[in-house]
Amino acid sequence: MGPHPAVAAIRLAVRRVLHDILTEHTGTRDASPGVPPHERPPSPLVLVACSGGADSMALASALAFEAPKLALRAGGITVDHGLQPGSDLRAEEVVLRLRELGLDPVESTAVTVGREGGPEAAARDARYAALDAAAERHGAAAVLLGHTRDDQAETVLLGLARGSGVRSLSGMAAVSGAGGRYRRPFLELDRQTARKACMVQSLPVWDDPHNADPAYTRSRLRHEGLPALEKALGKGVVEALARTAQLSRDDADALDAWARQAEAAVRDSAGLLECAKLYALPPAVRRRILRRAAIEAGAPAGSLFARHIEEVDRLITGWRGQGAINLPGKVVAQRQGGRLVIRQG
Ligand SMILES: Nc1ncnc2c1ncn2[C@@H]1O[C@H](COP(=O)(O)OP(=O)(O)OP(=O)(O)O)[C@@H](O)[C@H]1O
Repeated sequence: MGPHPAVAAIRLAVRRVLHDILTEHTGTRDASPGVPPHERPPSPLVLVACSGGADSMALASALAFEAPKLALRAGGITVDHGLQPGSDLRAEEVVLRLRELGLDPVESTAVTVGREGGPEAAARDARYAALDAAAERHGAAAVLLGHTRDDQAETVLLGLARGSGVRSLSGMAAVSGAGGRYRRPFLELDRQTARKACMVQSLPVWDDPHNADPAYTRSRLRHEGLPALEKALGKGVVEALARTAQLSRDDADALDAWARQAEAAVRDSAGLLECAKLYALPPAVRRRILRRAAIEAGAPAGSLFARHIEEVDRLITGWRGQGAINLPGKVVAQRQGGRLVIRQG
């Protein structure tokens, strides 16, 4: 008898990603057939980022099962955010569970969570910095994250509510980070399947109280927003939102590529942006060029909002002699003699 369908599903999702990692790794490596086995470089290491929650425990179990079959090494990292009393003990427990699965190396790493951008963003920044450092330290080929289709749906809704365009609707990428380090094998899998896979494998899971805390936007969305949407629109909402993410990502990538090409054509011989040529472009392409120009001039990407770009855009499309526009990072945009000048003032 084969494994339970939920276990089969999580393993298949992980196997696919491991295949990709292996292909990329061996594709760039000299096979060195003449080198004796003990002198060959060790096989690639894949780490799982595990909170001890159902999604990442399921991921860890599937990695532990699939990696040896492909002669890959598999390890695990858990990050102790230090946000609750006893979080260090819990992290040690996760370490034990990962070791029990047969993962090696396994470690817990403690971080200090700052305040910038709110509690969720600060914890995320600290977590990714720790995961990056762990990946570097161990020379890992990839780090697996347990985001599911449900997480993706929530991310799309959060982007929609921000009102900042098709890029923010594109959710999380299956591959991201430096050199494509982060992989999300469960992006097309629902949270219930991951939880079920843990249950049937008798894997203990830890439910983060933050996930149920209504003080957090994502938690409210998970427990109130999405259920209300499902009630109003039907059960397929999560799937449809995840599909929206993929379609939006493709659209956003295409528009970014178009903007990169168009940019060269709208600059004069001195490299300044020509307003008449910008005017002739579709708004989606033009706004991308303006955004890139502002970032290049020193505006921090995270503080540059749609309303800033719209204001700069009005120098092109609604010109009535208005003055300079102040942007984050002390960047100033102004129109001078048919040219748009964006620089740090
Ligand atoms: N403390 C942590 N240590 C290591 N990895 C983490 C930690 N917290 C989150 N992650 C990684 O980020 C992914 C997404 O985490 P997030 O908290 O957004 O989702 P989740 O649905 O609560 O996931 P899980 O059920 O695995 O905790 C996790 O699946 C895991 O891979």
